[in-house]
Amino acid sequence: MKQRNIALVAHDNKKKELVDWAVAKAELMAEIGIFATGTTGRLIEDAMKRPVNRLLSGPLGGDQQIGAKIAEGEIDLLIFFWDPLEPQPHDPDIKALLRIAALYNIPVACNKASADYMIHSPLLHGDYVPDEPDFSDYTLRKTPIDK
Ligand SMILES: O=C(CO)COP(=O)(O)O
Repeated sequence: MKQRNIALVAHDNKKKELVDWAVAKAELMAEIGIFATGTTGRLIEDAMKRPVNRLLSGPLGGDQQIGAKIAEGEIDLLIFFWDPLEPQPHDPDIKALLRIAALYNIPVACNKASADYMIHSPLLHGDYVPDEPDFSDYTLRKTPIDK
């Protein structure tokens, strides 16, 4: 079975909630690779005592790196505890990450309840593979330069 990977990301006011959640669900994630933005990843690694693929910090491009991994087919689930009460300097990157997850048909959990549903899902632990989106209309579309 293909290696499953999840991405864990949290804004500062949500980091404790995500770290506590990840520790509580450690067993369910034992066989699953973890990617994370820089600061979230450091906290998760320390708390879970397991390796995490740490990318750049969110405001420095980490959200975009996670988005790129989604586009490359490396991420099966995005758990992103974004802060609904505080604007972020990199709001456009956050919107871009959520957009790319929607585009590539990746499940996204934005809070503990949805993360609980998804981490317990037999879809994540079995050999279910979601449909890959079909972009052929886009790659083959006619542009004004075509005759
Ligand atoms: O800002 C983030 C997500 O938008 C998270 O970045 P850090 O994990 O580096 O704090």
